[in-house]
Formats: sequence, structure tokens, C-alpha cells
Amino acid sequence: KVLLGRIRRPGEPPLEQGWIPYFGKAFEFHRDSLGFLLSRQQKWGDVFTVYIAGKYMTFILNPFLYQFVVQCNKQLDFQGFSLEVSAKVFGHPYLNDPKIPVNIEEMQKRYSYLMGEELNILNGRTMKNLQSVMKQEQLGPTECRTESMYSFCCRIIIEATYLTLYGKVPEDEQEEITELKKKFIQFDKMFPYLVARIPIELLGNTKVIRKELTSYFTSRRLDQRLNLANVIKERKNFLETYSYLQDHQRAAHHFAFLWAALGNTVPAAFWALYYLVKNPEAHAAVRDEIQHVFQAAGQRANPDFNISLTREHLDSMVILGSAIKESFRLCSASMNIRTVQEDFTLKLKEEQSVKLRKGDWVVLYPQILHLDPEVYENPEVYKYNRFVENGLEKTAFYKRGRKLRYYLMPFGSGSSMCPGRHFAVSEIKMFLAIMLATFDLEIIEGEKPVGLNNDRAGLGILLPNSDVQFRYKWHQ
Ligand code: HEM
Repeated sequence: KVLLGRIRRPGEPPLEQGWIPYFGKAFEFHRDSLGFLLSRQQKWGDVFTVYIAGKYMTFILNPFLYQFVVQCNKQLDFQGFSLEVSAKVFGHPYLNDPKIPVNIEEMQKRYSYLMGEELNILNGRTMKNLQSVMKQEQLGPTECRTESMYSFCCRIIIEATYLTLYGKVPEDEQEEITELKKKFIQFDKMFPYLVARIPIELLGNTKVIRKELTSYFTSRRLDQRLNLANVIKERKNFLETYSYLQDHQRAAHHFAFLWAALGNTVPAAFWALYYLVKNPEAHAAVRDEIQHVFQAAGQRANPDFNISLTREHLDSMVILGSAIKESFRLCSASMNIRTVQEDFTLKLKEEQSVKLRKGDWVVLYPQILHLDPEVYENPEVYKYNRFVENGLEKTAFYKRGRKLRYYLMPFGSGSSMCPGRHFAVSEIKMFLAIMLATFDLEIIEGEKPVGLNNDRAGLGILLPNSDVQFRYKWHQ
């Protein structure tokens, strides 16, 4: 039954295009992306094309074939799609706009300020800010407080990250920060709809909220801030070299960066904390490891919140690192998208290749790998120490007896990999180390288990489908 425009040519992957004009298989895909892809994999094998919302997408689901896509930088472009989405969602000009172009490579060079020596500086700032924000909670010495866990993670991580990246103003700005957090959460809820190209005018007051959030990053307001992180300073200086960009357009770029720094980190921190608090064995093992590292580092959790940890201390928390990876495995659902630049044949293995057409997308969907029972035994079960072997990080995972090069991909792949990945993992580690060492934590009895909300399937870390009440008090 072919009611839509394309006839499959010899050498092209199996094709499924549905019968609804423009939408094709969009509704089925959005309802349950994972289920849809698994059922098509059964039917068509590991490589097939589906027509979804105006795009022909060729899915490559066999992890041994990922490398052929990742290496193919010439004919498969990773930027076009994300630049377009970013411009739409955050309201900044398209970076490739020939009328007001911005040198993308130069802009991305500034991401080096998220790594190496610079990461140590950022980590130091994050450690201080996480603690100063937690101190503001003013938990009494014998108090036992009950909270919604996702709201709690939002509150702490958004404020600490904002202060780490954008520094402070001389006067008290608590009110502005509280507003920023509220608006960020409201905007974030609309993120999947904006990515799906729903016009912002149809999304209630999202346009106003976006404008208000963007206004935090005008040059006047950034100039008032005392200690911008180097990555932001460099980005600001770089954007200012383009005199044809208006101030609000540069501000929108800064807002996009803040979203990139928070949009996935907040839910990732939540899931890591939730699984640990929910699993007594994992909780005890990770806490034990943290306490050992604190002891070796001469640090003690106390109400003054003056813990300081180096990168080496963080790196030595292998069980905590594994617990974080395990929550990434269970909750991340990002698609890796590449746009085909010209009609060409993608060689996949010695004997296998597929013909691809210009303008189509090639898509990797690592959630299928993360939940593959041939790679991860009982993949639906949370196993905090899955990524530890003989006291070290485990990196050898196999499928049908062959070692996998790609086995965990929450941060994308190849040249489009997230530049903030080391910073994100350090921040989540610090957050959990402080929480577990400082407080006794428990989920309130009778709370429903939290499930995944699939609205962000394909876009990153999934959000929880409900919040959960937990209790915390000082650890005695
Ligand atoms: C758990 C937390 C995070 C996750 C899961 C995550 C994941 C991702 C993914 C999947 C991409 C797209 C890669 C692709 O297109 O294939 C990305 C891009 C990006 N991320 Fe992250 N990220 C996280 C945290 C951060 C943090 C903390 C920062 C910055 C401080 C950051 C900055 C960026 C930027 C700037 C890009 C766009 C890069 C470009 O220009 O191509 N991310 N991230």
C-alpha cells in the first residue's frame, strides 16, 4: 500500500511510510518510540527507513554498525538538524543564516572551557555553590523534612549551576533567582512541543516566559555579574565580535546554553538520587564509598557545608560513578541524528551497504542498546554496580560474544558528542556525595514507584511521570 510519494529503489533499506499525508508513522512513533522501533526491528531487521512527520528516517539499530555512521562525517552532517532545532526552540538566529552567519567551529572551540584544567575550576565553583544553596534550606539540627524529590533536585541544581556559570551580582538577587527557576521549569515543560515545531504562539504564555528568561542574559545584565565562568566569558566575547547580532539575539544564545547545561542534568540527578534512595543495598554501598573517600581526603560533612573534593577524589568514587551510569542506562533516550548530504552508499560491513538519499536522516537510537538483554542481563532491573569490575570502572560489554565499542550513549556520539559531559557527571557526583554524606534519606512509605514520562523520547534524559515524597534529616 503506497499512498505517499516514495518508491523504494534497489539497495535502499526496507521502507515504511504509512498512509497519513505528511505525518506518516508520526503518531505511532510518538506514542511509544521504543515499542515501535522494536516491532519494526523484528519485521525488517536492523536497518530500515520510516517516514515520520515529513522526514524519511533510516534507523540503524545494530550497535556494531554505529561506528560506520559515526565515522562518516563527510556525507552525514550532524549540525544542520541541531542548529535548526536550537534556533526554533530558543529563538536565536540560525547560525548558518547567510545574512548573519556565525562561525560555528569557532563557537564550539569555546567548549574546551568545559574540560581539562578548566573543568577543575568549574568543579570547585560547583562544589561551593551546591553547598551554599543547600545551606539556604536551613534544615534544623533535629528537624526531619519531607519534600518532593524532583522539585528539590530542580531547586538545588538550577540555582547552583546558574551561579557556577554566571557568577553573582554584588547585591542580593534571591528573588530574581527564584523567578528564574520558576520560569525555567515552565519553559522546560514546553521543550518537547517546541522541538516538535508546534508554533510557540500556541503554547500559552511560553513566548513571554522565553523572553523573560532571555532577558537574564542581555549584555547589560551579564556585565553586572562579578565572576562569569570562563566558558561563558569566552562565549560572550565571541558573540560580541558579531556586531550584526542584536543584543537580544546574543542573549538567546546564552539562554540556549543554560538550557543545555540544565535540561538533562536535572532529571539525570533526580534519577540517580531516586534509585539510590529506593535501593537500600545500593544506598549503603555508595554511602560507604563516599565516606571512605571523605575520610581519605580529610573531609567531614557538617552543617557549615565546607566540603572540598578534587577531581581525583571524584574519579575514585567508582561505585557512585557506576550508579550514575546505571541510571543513565535506564532513563536516557536520546536520538543521534545525521542528515544525508548527497545520494550515496553507506558501507556498513564487509558485505552490507545501504543506499541513502540526500536530505534523509540517519538515526541511531541507543535506548534499544541500553535495554538489550543480550548486552545487559535483566536490563529492566536497576543494578547499581553493573559498571564496576574488580574495583574499577567496567568498560567491557559484549553482544553475541563480540565486544562492543558503544555500550552506553547518553551523551551522543562522535563529533556531535555533548561537550558538557564531564562537567555534568562531576556535578551529579558532587550533588550525590553531599546528599548521601550529609543526610539520612528515605522515600516516604507507600509512595508509588516513579515511572518514565515518554514525552522526551529521542530528546535526552526522560523526565519522571510523577514526583515522589522523600524525607531527610542530618546524618548522625
Ligand atoms: C546528564 C547531563 C547531560 C546529558 C545527558 C547531555 C546530553 C547531550 C546530548 C545527547 C547532546 C547532543 C549530542 C548530539 O547531537 O549527538 C548534547 C549537546 C550539548 N550539550 Fe549536553 N548533556 C548533558 C549536560 C550538559 C552540560 C552540563 C552542558 C554544559 C555545561 C552541556 C552542554 C551541551 C552543549 C553546548 C551541546 C551542544 C553542542 C553543539 O554545539 O553541538 N550538556 N548534550
